[in-house]
Amino acid sequence: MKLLLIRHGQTPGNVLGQLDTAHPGPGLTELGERQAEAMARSLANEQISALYASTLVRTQITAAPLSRLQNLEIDVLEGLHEIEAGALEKLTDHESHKRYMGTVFAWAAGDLDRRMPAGPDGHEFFERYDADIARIAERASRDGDSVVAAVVSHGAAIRTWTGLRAADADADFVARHILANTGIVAVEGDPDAGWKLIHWDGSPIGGLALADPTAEDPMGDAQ
Ligand SMILES: O=C(O)[C@H](O)COP(=O)(O)O
Repeated sequence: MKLLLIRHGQTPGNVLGQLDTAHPGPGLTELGERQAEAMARSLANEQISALYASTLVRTQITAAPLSRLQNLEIDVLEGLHEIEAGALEKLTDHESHKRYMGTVFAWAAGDLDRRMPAGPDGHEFFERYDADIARIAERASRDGDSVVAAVVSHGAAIRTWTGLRAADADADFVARHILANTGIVAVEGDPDAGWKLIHWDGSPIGGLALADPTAEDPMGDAQ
């Protein structure tokens, strides 16, 4: 199967560069709404059979235009939400960004014992994210090998999961590759055979007119 891991559209927190991971979280900015519409139009030629979002509302709002265009229900899964920032929540300074990204990229390198300050360790993150990816793959397997599922999730979660789980991507690769709002990472495979990275489009899908170079968003930074 093919998994399209899509980062949600821009939020007010992304503009400010906040580590913003709590529930229910903010909605989208006006640019974020346009990014979501453009994402749906850009995927018009993909035969998507299932659409998933996280429990944070920004992913559900981002998925809405694609849901309308391809007549797909949005299935909200518990484990797809952003990696909790713990004591770094809502902080915007460079040191806090570095601590957050340093922790999640250590997980992508396999150091799952590292803990976010007053937050989860890598085992906890991978347990919940893997469980939902397995659920998505299980449902897809009933529909055949060529199934495409779209998953609207989050910058750190997508980069970290891909860095550890996809062949052809590692911690160094995901640290060097940005994932802007509505950037897409495509992987192919299944939980048993493993996942292969087939495409990394770190810019907003639908064109650079939908990028915001002035936003402080840490996901727009390579390490
Ligand atoms: O790292 C971040 O930018 C915040 O934690 C939130 O990530 P998100 O905007 O992809 O949800």
